[in-house]
Amino acid sequence: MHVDLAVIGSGSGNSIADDSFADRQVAILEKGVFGGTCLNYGCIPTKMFVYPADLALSAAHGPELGVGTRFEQADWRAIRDRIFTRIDPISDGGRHWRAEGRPNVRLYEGQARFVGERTIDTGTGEVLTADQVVIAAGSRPVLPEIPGLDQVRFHTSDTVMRIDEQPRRLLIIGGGFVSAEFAHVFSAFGTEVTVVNRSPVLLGKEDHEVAARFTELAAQRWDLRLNRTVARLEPWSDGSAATGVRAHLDDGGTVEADALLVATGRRANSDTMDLQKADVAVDADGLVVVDEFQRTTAPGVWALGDVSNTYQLKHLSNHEARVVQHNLLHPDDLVAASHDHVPSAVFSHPQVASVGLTEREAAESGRRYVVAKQMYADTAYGWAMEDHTSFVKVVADPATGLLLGAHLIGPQAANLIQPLIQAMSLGQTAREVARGQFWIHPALMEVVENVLLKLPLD
Ligand SMILES: Cc1cc2nc3c(=O)[nH]c(=O)nc-3n(C[C@H](O)[C@H](O)[C@H](O)COP(=O)(O)OP(=O)(O)OC[C@H]3O[C@@H](n4cnc5c(N)ncnc54)[C@H](O)[C@@H]3O)c2cc1C
Ligand SMILES: NC(=O)c1ccc[n+]([C@@H]2O[C@H](COP(=O)([O-])OP(=O)(O)OC[C@H]3O[C@@H](n4cnc5c(N)ncnc54)[C@H](O)[C@@H]3O)[C@@H](O)[C@H]2O)c1
Repeated sequence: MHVDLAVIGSGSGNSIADDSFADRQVAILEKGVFGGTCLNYGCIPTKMFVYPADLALSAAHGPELGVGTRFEQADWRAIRDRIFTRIDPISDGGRHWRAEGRPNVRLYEGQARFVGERTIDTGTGEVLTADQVVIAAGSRPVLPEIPGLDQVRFHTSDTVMRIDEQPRRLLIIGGGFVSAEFAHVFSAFGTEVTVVNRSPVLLGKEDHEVAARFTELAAQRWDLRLNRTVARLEPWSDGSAATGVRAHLDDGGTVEADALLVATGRRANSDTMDLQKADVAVDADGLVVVDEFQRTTAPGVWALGDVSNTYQLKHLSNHEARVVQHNLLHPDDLVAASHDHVPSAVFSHPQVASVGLTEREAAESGRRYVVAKQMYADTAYGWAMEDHTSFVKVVADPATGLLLGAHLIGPQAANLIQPLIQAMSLGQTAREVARGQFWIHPALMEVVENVLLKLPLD
Protein backbone atom coordinates (compact mmCIF):
# COMPACT_ATOMS: atom_id res chain seq x y z
CA MET A 1 0.00 0.00 0.00
CA HIS A 2 1.27 3.48 -0.85
CA VAL A 3 -0.04 6.68 0.77
CA ASP A 4 0.69 10.38 0.38
CA LEU A 5 1.09 10.87 4.13
CA ALA A 6 1.66 8.52 7.07
CA VAL A 7 1.40 9.91 10.61
CA ILE A 8 2.82 7.81 13.45
CA GLY A 9 0.92 8.66 16.63
CA SER A 10 -2.67 9.84 17.14
CA GLY A 11 -1.89 12.50 19.79
CA SER A 12 -0.88 15.89 18.40
CA GLY A 13 -0.21 14.22 15.04
CA ASN A 14 -3.92 13.47 14.66
CA SER A 15 -4.73 17.14 14.04
CA ILE A 16 -2.63 17.37 10.88
CA ALA A 17 -4.88 15.59 8.39
CA ASP A 18 -7.90 17.91 8.40
CA ASP A 19 -10.04 18.87 5.40
CA SER A 20 -7.08 20.45 3.64
CA PHE A 21 -5.78 16.90 3.11
CA ALA A 22 -9.06 15.67 1.58
CA ASP A 23 -7.40 15.01 -1.77
CA ARG A 24 -4.58 12.91 -0.25
CA GLN A 25 -4.41 9.36 0.97
CA VAL A 26 -3.50 9.44 4.65
CA ALA A 27 -2.54 6.66 7.06
CA ILE A 28 -2.63 7.20 10.83
CA LEU A 29 -0.72 4.64 12.86
CA GLU A 30 -1.44 4.16 16.54
CA LYS A 31 -0.23 1.41 18.82
CA GLY A 32 -2.23 2.36 21.91
CA VAL A 33 -5.35 4.21 22.96
CA PHE A 34 -6.49 6.72 20.35
CA GLY A 35 -5.76 10.38 21.12
CA GLY A 36 -2.37 10.14 22.81
CA THR A 37 -1.06 11.20 26.20
CA CYS A 38 -2.71 14.58 26.79
CA LEU A 39 -6.25 13.30 26.32
CA ASN A 40 -5.94 9.86 27.89
CA TYR A 41 -3.14 9.99 30.47
CA GLY A 42 -1.93 13.57 30.74
CA CYS A 43 -3.06 17.18 30.75
CA ILE A 44 -6.79 16.68 30.58
CA PRO A 45 -7.58 13.96 33.14
CA THR A 46 -4.98 15.33 35.58
CA LYS A 47 -6.60 18.75 35.54
CA MET A 48 -10.01 17.12 35.94
CA PHE A 49 -8.64 15.60 39.16
CA VAL A 50 -6.98 18.85 40.21
CA TYR A 51 -10.23 20.80 40.08
CA PRO A 52 -12.06 18.72 42.71
CA ALA A 53 -8.81 18.55 44.70
CA ASP A 54 -8.73 22.37 44.78
CA LEU A 55 -12.36 22.31 45.90
CA ALA A 56 -11.58 19.88 48.72
CA LEU A 57 -8.74 22.08 49.90
CA SER A 58 -10.85 25.24 49.72
CA ALA A 59 -13.50 23.58 51.87
CA ALA A 60 -10.88 22.75 54.47
CA HIS A 61 -9.70 26.38 54.52
CA GLY A 62 -13.16 27.97 54.79
CA PRO A 63 -12.99 28.43 58.58
CA GLU A 64 -9.87 30.63 58.22
CA LEU A 65 -12.16 33.16 56.53
CA GLY A 66 -15.06 32.61 58.89
CA VAL A 67 -16.94 30.21 56.63
CA GLY A 68 -18.07 27.01 58.27
CA THR A 69 -17.02 24.58 55.56
CA ARG A 70 -14.93 21.49 56.07
CA PHE A 71 -13.61 18.68 53.97
CA GLU A 72 -15.33 15.43 54.86
CA GLN A 73 -14.33 12.87 52.29
CA ALA A 74 -13.66 12.24 48.65
CA ASP A 75 -15.59 9.61 46.74
CA TRP A 76 -12.65 8.44 44.64
CA ARG A 77 -14.68 6.21 42.34
CA ALA A 78 -17.22 8.96 41.67
CA ILE A 79 -14.46 11.45 40.90
CA ARG A 80 -12.61 8.96 38.69
CA ASP A 81 -15.72 7.85 36.85
CA ARG A 82 -16.91 11.40 36.14
CA ILE A 83 -13.58 12.05 34.50
CA PHE A 84 -13.25 8.94 32.42
CA THR A 85 -16.87 8.70 31.37
CA ARG A 86 -16.21 12.11 29.82
CA ILE A 87 -12.81 11.37 28.33
CA ASP A 88 -13.11 7.80 27.09
CA PRO A 89 -15.96 8.59 24.67
CA ILE A 90 -13.88 11.44 23.20
CA SER A 91 -11.05 9.01 22.53
CA ASP A 92 -13.50 6.42 21.13
CA GLY A 93 -15.19 9.08 19.01
CA GLY A 94 -11.86 10.24 17.57
CA ARG A 95 -10.90 6.67 16.80
CA HIS A 96 -14.25 5.98 15.14
CA TRP A 97 -13.98 9.14 13.01
CA ARG A 98 -10.50 8.18 11.85
CA ALA A 99 -11.35 4.50 11.34
CA GLU A 100 -14.61 5.04 9.50
CA GLY A 101 -15.43 8.70 8.99
CA ARG A 102 -13.09 9.68 6.17
CA PRO A 103 -12.73 7.86 2.83
CA ASN A 104 -9.16 9.14 2.36
CA VAL A 105 -7.91 8.25 5.87
CA ARG A 106 -7.05 4.80 7.13
CA LEU A 107 -6.23 3.95 10.73
CA TYR A 108 -3.66 1.24 11.38
CA GLU A 109 -3.79 0.02 14.95
CA GLY A 110 -0.42 -1.52 15.59
CA GLN A 111 3.16 -0.80 16.61
CA ALA A 112 4.79 1.02 13.66
CA ARG A 113 8.41 0.26 12.77
CA PHE A 114 10.48 1.52 9.88
CA VAL A 115 11.77 -1.17 7.54
CA GLY A 116 13.33 1.24 5.05
CA GLU A 117 13.25 4.78 3.72
CA ARG A 118 9.67 6.05 4.26
CA THR A 119 8.61 2.41 4.46
CA ILE A 120 6.77 1.30 7.58
CA ASP A 121 5.67 -2.04 8.95
CA THR A 122 2.35 -1.01 10.48
CA GLY A 123 2.30 -3.88 12.97
CA THR A 124 -1.02 -4.99 11.46
CA GLY A 125 0.42 -7.29 8.83
CA GLU A 126 0.64 -4.54 6.23
CA VAL A 127 3.67 -2.57 5.06
CA LEU A 128 3.20 1.00 3.85
CA THR A 129 5.27 3.28 1.71
CA ALA A 130 4.59 7.02 1.98
CA ASP A 131 5.66 10.19 0.19
CA GLN A 132 5.74 11.98 3.54
CA VAL A 133 5.96 10.60 7.06
CA VAL A 134 5.29 12.46 10.31
CA ILE A 135 6.73 10.95 13.48
CA ALA A 136 4.54 12.12 16.37
CA ALA A 137 5.16 9.14 18.65
CA GLY A 138 5.43 11.00 21.96
CA SER A 139 7.18 9.88 25.14
CA ARG A 140 6.70 7.43 27.99
CA PRO A 141 7.51 7.37 31.72
CA VAL A 142 11.10 6.55 32.64
CA LEU A 143 11.48 3.73 35.14
CA PRO A 144 14.52 4.20 37.39
CA GLU A 145 16.78 1.25 38.10
CA ILE A 146 15.77 0.61 41.69
CA PRO A 147 16.37 -2.90 43.03
CA GLY A 148 13.04 -4.48 43.81
CA LEU A 149 10.96 -2.25 41.51
CA ASP A 150 10.11 -5.34 39.49
CA GLN A 151 8.96 -7.13 42.67
CA VAL A 152 6.38 -4.56 43.77
CA ARG A 153 3.19 -3.17 42.36
CA PHE A 154 3.76 0.36 41.16
CA HIS A 155 2.01 3.01 39.11
CA THR A 156 3.04 5.66 36.65
CA SER A 157 0.90 8.57 35.47
CA ASP A 158 -0.44 6.14 32.84
CA THR A 159 -2.20 3.98 35.44
CA VAL A 160 -2.59 5.87 38.73
CA MET A 161 -5.70 7.80 37.70
CA ARG A 162 -7.67 4.61 37.04
CA ILE A 163 -7.07 2.78 40.32
CA ASP A 164 -10.11 1.39 42.14
CA GLU A 165 -9.32 2.51 45.67
CA GLN A 166 -7.81 5.73 46.93
CA PRO A 167 -4.67 4.68 48.83
CA ARG A 168 -4.41 5.63 52.49
CA ARG A 169 -0.67 6.24 52.08
CA LEU A 170 0.97 7.06 48.74
CA LEU A 171 4.71 7.11 48.10
CA ILE A 172 5.83 9.19 45.12
CA ILE A 173 9.35 8.91 43.74
CA GLY A 174 10.36 12.11 41.92
CA GLY A 175 9.82 15.80 42.55
CA GLY A 176 8.84 17.28 39.19
CA PHE A 177 5.57 18.19 37.46
CA VAL A 178 3.86 14.81 37.73
CA SER A 179 4.81 14.41 41.39
CA ALA A 180 3.62 17.92 42.31
CA GLU A 181 0.24 17.49 40.64
CA PHE A 182 -0.55 14.00 41.95
CA ALA A 183 0.74 14.75 45.45
CA HIS A 184 -1.74 17.64 45.53
CA VAL A 185 -4.63 15.58 44.18
CA PHE A 186 -4.20 12.62 46.50
CA SER A 187 -3.42 14.62 49.63
CA ALA A 188 -6.36 16.96 49.05
CA PHE A 189 -8.57 13.86 48.98
CA GLY A 190 -7.13 12.67 52.29
CA THR A 191 -4.23 10.39 51.32
CA GLU A 192 -1.01 10.69 53.34
CA VAL A 193 1.67 11.46 50.76
CA THR A 194 5.42 10.94 51.02
CA VAL A 195 7.65 12.35 48.28
CA VAL A 196 11.20 11.08 47.77
CA ASN A 197 13.24 13.37 45.55
CA ARG A 198 16.94 13.18 44.84
CA SER A 199 17.42 16.95 44.67
CA PRO A 200 17.08 19.35 47.63
CA VAL A 201 13.95 21.10 46.32
CA LEU A 202 10.80 20.16 44.46
CA LEU A 203 10.25 21.63 40.99
CA GLY A 204 13.99 22.22 40.79
CA LYS A 205 13.88 23.61 37.24
CA GLU A 206 11.77 26.59 38.32
CA ASP A 207 13.20 29.93 39.45
CA HIS A 208 15.02 29.24 42.72
CA GLU A 209 12.69 31.42 44.82
CA VAL A 210 9.63 29.72 43.37
CA ALA A 211 11.07 26.23 43.92
CA ALA A 212 12.04 27.16 47.49
CA ARG A 213 8.56 28.54 48.28
CA PHE A 214 6.85 25.54 46.68
CA THR A 215 9.03 23.16 48.69
CA GLU A 216 8.39 25.07 51.92
CA LEU A 217 4.62 24.90 51.39
CA ALA A 218 4.74 21.29 50.23
CA ALA A 219 6.51 20.34 53.46
CA GLN A 220 3.39 21.46 55.34
CA ARG A 221 1.25 18.98 53.41
CA TRP A 222 3.48 16.06 52.48
CA ASP A 223 6.26 14.10 54.14
CA LEU A 224 9.22 15.24 52.03
CA ARG A 225 12.37 13.15 51.82
CA LEU A 226 14.67 15.47 49.88
CA ASN A 227 18.23 14.77 48.73
CA ARG A 228 17.19 11.14 48.98
CA THR A 229 16.91 8.24 46.59
CA VAL A 230 15.24 4.88 47.01
CA ALA A 231 17.91 2.22 47.45
CA ARG A 232 15.56 -0.77 47.45
CA LEU A 233 11.87 -1.62 47.30
CA GLU A 234 10.04 -4.62 48.68
CA PRO A 235 6.42 -5.72 48.92
CA TRP A 236 4.79 -4.74 52.18
CA SER A 237 1.44 -5.21 53.81
CA ASP A 238 -0.02 -3.89 57.05
CA GLY A 239 -2.71 -6.52 56.81
CA SER A 240 -5.23 -4.31 55.03
CA ALA A 241 -3.30 -3.41 51.89
CA ALA A 242 -2.41 -6.35 49.70
CA THR A 243 -0.36 -4.28 47.28
CA GLY A 244 1.76 -2.11 49.52
CA VAL A 245 5.45 -1.28 49.29
CA ARG A 246 8.29 -0.59 51.67
CA ALA A 247 11.01 1.71 50.36
CA HIS A 248 14.49 1.65 51.87
CA LEU A 249 16.08 5.05 51.33
CA ASP A 250 19.77 5.76 50.81
CA ASP A 251 20.05 7.27 54.34
CA GLY A 252 18.74 4.08 55.94
CA GLY A 253 15.22 5.47 56.44
CA THR A 254 12.15 3.54 55.35
CA VAL A 255 8.76 4.52 53.98
CA GLU A 256 5.75 2.21 53.94
CA ALA A 257 2.82 2.93 51.66
CA ASP A 258 -0.25 1.30 50.17
CA ALA A 259 0.62 2.51 46.68
CA LEU A 260 3.70 3.69 44.80
CA LEU A 261 3.80 6.26 42.01
CA VAL A 262 6.98 6.49 39.96
CA ALA A 263 7.30 10.04 38.56
CA THR A 264 10.93 10.35 37.55
CA GLY A 265 10.58 11.86 34.09
CA ARG A 266 9.67 10.79 30.57
CA ARG A 267 11.72 9.73 27.56
CA ALA A 268 11.02 9.99 23.85
CA ASN A 269 9.59 6.91 22.11
CA SER A 270 12.28 7.18 19.43
CA ASP A 271 13.86 3.87 20.44
CA THR A 272 10.86 1.74 19.50
CA MET A 273 10.60 2.36 15.76
CA ASP A 274 13.89 1.24 14.15
CA LEU A 275 14.53 4.82 13.03
CA GLN A 276 18.03 3.94 11.84
CA LYS A 277 16.43 1.92 9.00
CA ALA A 278 14.89 5.16 7.75
CA ASP A 279 18.05 7.28 8.22
CA VAL A 280 16.31 9.35 10.88
CA ALA A 281 18.95 10.63 13.34
CA VAL A 282 18.39 10.68 17.11
CA ASP A 283 20.46 12.77 19.55
CA ALA A 284 22.21 11.66 22.74
CA ASP A 285 19.01 12.28 24.77
CA GLY A 286 16.97 10.06 22.45
CA LEU A 287 15.21 12.98 20.74
CA VAL A 288 14.58 12.81 17.00
CA VAL A 289 16.78 15.50 15.43
CA VAL A 290 14.74 18.16 13.62
CA ASP A 291 15.55 21.49 11.98
CA GLU A 292 13.53 24.68 12.46
CA PHE A 293 10.94 23.43 9.95
CA GLN A 294 10.49 20.15 11.91
CA ARG A 295 12.28 18.18 9.16
CA THR A 296 14.26 15.16 10.34
CA THR A 297 17.53 14.10 8.75
CA ALA A 298 15.64 11.85 6.28
CA PRO A 299 14.01 13.57 3.28
CA GLY A 300 10.20 13.56 3.51
CA VAL A 301 10.21 12.61 7.19
CA TRP A 302 9.06 15.13 9.83
CA ALA A 303 8.81 14.92 13.60
CA LEU A 304 7.00 16.86 16.30
CA GLY A 305 6.07 16.85 19.97
CA ASP A 306 7.61 14.90 22.82
CA VAL A 307 9.52 12.61 20.45
CA SER A 308 11.64 15.53 19.24
CA ASN A 309 11.54 18.39 21.78
CA THR A 310 12.82 18.67 25.33
CA TYR A 311 9.83 20.61 26.68
CA GLN A 312 7.22 17.82 26.75
CA LEU A 313 4.30 20.26 26.74
CA LYS A 314 1.07 19.98 24.80
CA HIS A 315 0.82 23.60 23.65
CA LEU A 316 4.23 23.23 22.02
CA SER A 317 3.30 19.90 20.38
CA ASN A 318 0.19 21.58 18.99
CA HIS A 319 2.24 24.47 17.62
CA GLU A 320 4.71 22.09 15.99
CA ALA A 321 1.81 20.10 14.49
CA ARG A 322 0.46 23.31 12.92
CA VAL A 323 3.93 24.05 11.54
CA VAL A 324 4.26 20.55 10.05
CA GLN A 325 0.77 20.78 8.58
CA HIS A 326 1.60 24.09 6.89
CA ASN A 327 4.91 22.78 5.59
CA LEU A 328 3.33 19.63 4.16
CA LEU A 329 0.79 21.77 2.31
CA HIS A 330 3.28 24.48 1.24
CA PRO A 331 6.59 22.80 0.41
CA ASP A 332 7.82 25.98 -1.32
CA ASP A 333 6.94 28.29 1.57
CA LEU A 334 8.14 26.56 4.74
CA VAL A 335 7.55 28.18 8.11
CA ALA A 336 9.81 27.70 11.14
CA ALA A 337 8.59 26.53 14.54
CA SER A 338 9.11 28.97 17.39
CA HIS A 339 10.64 27.74 20.61
CA ASP A 340 10.93 31.23 22.05
CA HIS A 341 9.04 31.99 25.25
CA VAL A 342 7.50 28.52 25.77
CA PRO A 343 5.56 28.80 29.03
CA SER A 344 4.60 26.06 31.45
CA ALA A 345 2.36 25.68 34.46
CA VAL A 346 2.20 23.15 37.26
CA PHE A 347 -1.37 22.62 38.44
CA SER A 348 -0.52 21.78 42.00
CA HIS A 349 -1.34 23.70 45.16
CA PRO A 350 -0.05 26.31 44.92
CA GLN A 351 0.00 26.63 41.15
CA VAL A 352 3.28 27.54 39.53
CA ALA A 353 3.74 29.15 36.12
CA SER A 354 6.79 30.34 34.28
CA VAL A 355 8.14 31.64 31.00
CA GLY A 356 11.60 32.69 29.89
CA LEU A 357 14.76 33.06 31.93
CA THR A 358 14.93 32.38 35.64
CA GLU A 359 16.91 34.89 37.70
CA ARG A 360 19.86 32.48 37.86
CA GLU A 361 19.78 31.88 34.10
CA ALA A 362 19.82 35.64 33.56
CA ALA A 363 22.81 35.96 35.91
CA GLU A 364 24.65 33.07 34.22
CA SER A 365 24.09 34.65 30.79
CA GLY A 366 26.30 37.56 31.85
CA ARG A 367 23.77 40.14 30.65
CA ARG A 368 22.48 43.15 32.59
CA TYR A 369 19.15 42.39 34.19
CA VAL A 370 16.81 43.65 36.87
CA VAL A 371 14.27 41.80 38.98
CA ALA A 372 11.00 42.80 40.63
CA LYS A 373 8.81 40.81 42.94
CA GLN A 374 5.24 41.44 44.04
CA MET A 375 3.46 39.54 46.78
CA TYR A 376 -0.23 38.79 46.23
CA ALA A 377 -0.53 39.89 49.87
CA ASP A 378 0.24 43.47 48.84
CA THR A 379 -2.74 43.77 46.49
CA ALA A 380 -6.38 44.18 47.38
CA TYR A 381 -7.44 40.78 46.09
CA GLY A 382 -4.61 39.17 48.02
CA TRP A 383 -6.10 40.71 51.17
CA ALA A 384 -9.47 39.26 50.20
CA MET A 385 -7.89 35.84 49.88
CA GLU A 386 -5.86 36.21 53.07
CA ASP A 387 -2.88 35.10 51.02
CA HIS A 388 0.57 35.43 52.56
CA THR A 389 2.81 33.21 50.46
CA SER A 390 2.14 33.83 46.75
CA PHE A 391 4.16 36.08 44.47
CA VAL A 392 5.01 37.15 40.95
CA LYS A 393 8.60 37.72 39.95
CA VAL A 394 9.79 39.23 36.69
CA VAL A 395 13.24 39.49 35.16
CA ALA A 396 13.83 42.28 32.63
CA ASP A 397 16.44 44.02 30.53
CA PRO A 398 16.77 47.48 32.17
CA ALA A 399 17.93 49.15 28.98
CA THR A 400 15.11 48.03 26.66
CA GLY A 401 12.42 47.45 29.28
CA LEU A 402 11.68 44.06 27.68
CA LEU A 403 10.86 41.12 29.89
CA LEU A 404 13.31 38.22 29.98
CA GLY A 405 11.29 35.95 32.26
CA ALA A 406 8.28 35.71 34.53
CA HIS A 407 7.64 33.32 37.42
CA LEU A 408 4.51 32.99 39.51
CA ILE A 409 3.52 30.89 42.46
CA GLY A 410 0.01 31.12 43.86
CA PRO A 411 -3.67 30.91 42.98
CA GLN A 412 -4.45 31.32 39.27
CA ALA A 413 -0.76 31.46 38.35
CA ALA A 414 -1.46 29.64 35.06
CA ASN A 415 -3.90 32.37 34.05
CA LEU A 416 -2.15 35.40 35.56
CA ILE A 417 1.01 34.73 33.56
CA GLN A 418 -0.67 35.16 30.19
CA PRO A 419 -0.17 38.97 29.77
CA LEU A 420 3.51 38.42 30.58
CA ILE A 421 3.79 35.69 27.94
CA GLN A 422 2.04 38.04 25.54
CA ALA A 423 4.44 40.88 26.33
CA MET A 424 7.45 38.65 25.71
CA SER A 425 6.00 37.10 22.55
CA LEU A 426 4.90 40.39 21.00
CA GLY A 427 7.89 42.43 22.14
CA GLN A 428 5.94 44.78 24.41
CA THR A 429 7.93 46.58 27.10
CA ALA A 430 7.06 46.32 30.78
CA ARG A 431 5.98 49.99 30.81
CA GLU A 432 3.79 49.59 27.71
CA VAL A 433 2.01 46.64 29.24
CA ALA A 434 1.64 48.26 32.66
CA ARG A 435 0.49 51.69 31.51
CA GLY A 436 -0.84 51.06 27.99
CA GLN A 437 -4.11 49.58 29.25
CA PHE A 438 -6.55 49.64 32.17
CA TRP A 439 -6.25 46.90 34.76
CA ILE A 440 -9.54 46.02 36.36
CA HIS A 441 -9.61 47.02 40.00
CA PRO A 442 -9.40 45.19 42.34
CA ALA A 443 -8.87 42.02 40.30
CA LEU A 444 -6.09 39.61 41.29
CA MET A 445 -4.43 40.53 37.98
CA GLU A 446 -3.31 43.80 39.65
CA VAL A 447 -0.45 41.76 41.05
CA VAL A 448 0.92 41.60 37.50
CA GLU A 449 0.43 45.32 36.88
CA ASN A 450 2.23 46.11 40.15
CA VAL A 451 5.21 43.88 39.51
CA LEU A 452 5.76 45.51 36.13
CA LEU A 453 5.61 48.99 37.68
CA LYS A 454 8.18 47.96 40.28
CA LEU A 455 10.89 47.08 37.76
CA PRO A 456 13.87 49.43 38.19
CA LEU A 457 14.32 50.16 34.48
CA ASP A 458 16.85 52.68 33.11
C1 LIG B 1 0.46 13.22 33.78
C2 LIG B 1 0.78 14.23 32.71
C3 LIG B 1 0.21 15.49 32.76
C4 LIG B 1 0.49 16.42 31.78
N1 LIG B 1 -0.07 17.66 31.88
C5 LIG B 1 0.23 18.59 30.95
C6 LIG B 1 -0.33 19.90 31.04
O1 LIG B 1 -1.08 20.21 31.96
N2 LIG B 1 0.01 20.80 30.08
C7 LIG B 1 0.86 20.48 29.07
O2 LIG B 1 1.14 21.35 28.23
N3 LIG B 1 1.39 19.25 28.94
C8 LIG B 1 1.11 18.30 29.87
N4 LIG B 1 1.64 17.05 29.75
C9 LIG B 1 2.51 16.75 28.61
C10 LIG B 1 1.68 16.44 27.33
O3 LIG B 1 0.74 15.43 27.64
C11 LIG B 1 2.60 15.98 26.22
O4 LIG B 1 3.62 16.93 26.01
C12 LIG B 1 1.84 15.81 24.91
O5 LIG B 1 0.71 15.01 25.08
C13 LIG B 1 2.76 15.19 23.85
O6 LIG B 1 2.05 15.03 22.65
P1 LIG B 1 2.65 14.17 21.46
O7 LIG B 1 1.67 14.30 20.35
O8 LIG B 1 4.06 14.51 21.24
O9 LIG B 1 2.64 12.68 22.01
P2 LIG B 1 1.45 11.74 22.48
O10 LIG B 1 0.22 12.48 22.77
O11 LIG B 1 2.01 10.88 23.53
O12 LIG B 1 1.13 10.86 21.19
C14 LIG B 1 1.99 9.87 20.74
C15 LIG B 1 1.17 8.69 20.29
O13 LIG B 1 2.03 7.85 19.51
C16 LIG B 1 1.72 6.51 19.79
N5 LIG B 1 2.89 5.73 19.40
C17 LIG B 1 4.12 5.75 19.95
N6 LIG B 1 4.95 4.93 19.29
C18 LIG B 1 4.23 4.39 18.30
C19 LIG B 1 4.53 3.46 17.29
N7 LIG B 1 5.74 2.94 17.14
N8 LIG B 1 3.54 3.09 16.44
C20 LIG B 1 2.28 3.61 16.56
N9 LIG B 1 1.95 4.51 17.50
C21 LIG B 1 2.92 4.89 18.35
C22 LIG B 1 1.42 6.51 21.27
O14 LIG B 1 0.64 5.38 21.63
C23 LIG B 1 0.67 7.82 21.43
O15 LIG B 1 -0.74 7.65 21.30
C24 LIG B 1 1.35 16.08 30.70
C25 LIG B 1 1.91 14.80 30.63
C26 LIG B 1 1.62 13.88 31.62
C27 LIG B 1 2.22 12.50 31.52
N1 LIG C 1 1.34 20.74 33.94
C1 LIG C 1 2.14 20.28 33.00
O1 LIG C 1 2.47 20.93 32.01
C2 LIG C 1 2.69 18.89 33.14
C3 LIG C 1 2.21 18.03 34.12
C4 LIG C 1 2.76 16.76 34.22
C5 LIG C 1 3.77 16.38 33.33
N2 LIG C 1 4.19 17.25 32.40
C6 LIG C 1 5.29 16.89 31.49
O2 LIG C 1 5.68 15.56 31.72
C7 LIG C 1 7.08 15.50 31.88
C8 LIG C 1 7.44 14.43 32.87
O3 LIG C 1 7.10 14.84 34.20
P1 LIG C 1 7.86 14.23 35.45
O4 LIG C 1 7.38 14.91 36.66
O5 LIG C 1 7.81 12.75 35.37
O6 LIG C 1 9.36 14.62 35.13
P2 LIG C 1 10.26 15.86 35.61
O7 LIG C 1 11.46 15.83 34.76
O8 LIG C 1 9.46 17.10 35.73
O9 LIG C 1 10.68 15.45 37.11
C9 LIG C 1 11.36 14.28 37.40
C10 LIG C 1 11.78 14.35 38.85
O10 LIG C 1 12.23 13.09 39.30
C11 LIG C 1 13.45 13.24 40.04
N3 LIG C 1 14.15 11.97 39.93
C12 LIG C 1 14.62 11.40 38.80
N4 LIG C 1 15.14 10.19 39.08
C13 LIG C 1 14.96 9.99 40.42
C14 LIG C 1 15.26 8.92 41.30
N5 LIG C 1 15.83 7.80 40.87
N6 LIG C 1 14.94 9.06 42.62
C15 LIG C 1 14.33 10.20 43.07
N7 LIG C 1 14.03 11.23 42.27
C16 LIG C 1 14.33 11.12 40.97
C17 LIG C 1 14.11 14.44 39.40
O11 LIG C 1 15.03 15.03 40.29
C18 LIG C 1 12.91 15.33 39.13
O12 LIG C 1 12.57 16.05 40.29
C19 LIG C 1 7.54 16.89 32.29
O13 LIG C 1 8.76 17.21 31.67
C20 LIG C 1 6.45 17.79 31.85
O14 LIG C 1 6.83 18.57 30.76
C21 LIG C 1 3.68 18.49 32.28
